[in-house]
Amino acid sequence: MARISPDQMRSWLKVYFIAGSTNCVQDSVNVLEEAIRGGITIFQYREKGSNCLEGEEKLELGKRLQRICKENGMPFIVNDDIEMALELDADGVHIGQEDEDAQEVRKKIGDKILGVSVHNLKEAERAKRAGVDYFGVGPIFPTATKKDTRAVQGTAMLEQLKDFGIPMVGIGGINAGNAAVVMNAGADGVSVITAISHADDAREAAAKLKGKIFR
Ligand SMILES: Cc1ncsc1CCOP(=O)(O)O
Ligand SMILES: C=C1C=NC(C(F)(F)F)=NC1=N
Repeated sequence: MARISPDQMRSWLKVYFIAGSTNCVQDSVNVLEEAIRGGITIFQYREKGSNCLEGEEKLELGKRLQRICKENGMPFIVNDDIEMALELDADGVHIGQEDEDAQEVRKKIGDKILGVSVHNLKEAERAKRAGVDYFGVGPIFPTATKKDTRAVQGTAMLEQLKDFGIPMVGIGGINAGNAAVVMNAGADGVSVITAISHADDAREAAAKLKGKIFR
């Protein structure tokens, strides 16, 4: 398997749903199924926060969510947990700046998709040298989902990175009402947790977001 092309990565990044058991009011498996019907293009399993699953339970939920992605031809990305990503043979991983160094992770995962959270040009340069497939840029807007985010940065970082030539997705407080702002700043897509996972109708929420993505 070769590395994913930037164009293929950009098309996957359009509507990037991220969730774990702690983000979903209903069962995360059902939420994912509905979100896929609504038109998300890629999914990240992010099992974090207080009372998140661990060990076997975390792995089992990962397997269930991965199966749904596989059935729908959708990339399944694992957040942070490289070992679990390899055990599941996930399509890729997403790491933050506090996680293992991107260079090391690239060695471990081979040609799988590697996403890195970047907050400034220095982090972006470093990630680019490590062979990253996409940047996660944010938090664009205030968010209650992740307690320890860096400062809310608006679209400034997206504007600075749009000429980097690396596919990138905005994240943080994004919804159908502000997704166009993120796209206009140069993002290849939007990444959301709450906008879909807390929606009464996840399918409709995903569809509304999809309608705002014009690339
Ligand atoms: C994981 C993460 N990283 C930066 S903001 C954020 C949380 C995004 O969640 P929401 O879409 O609910 O604002
Ligand atoms: C902290 C994160 C920042 N960005 C992303 C993504 F949207 F995938 F790029 N995922 C994360 N878990």
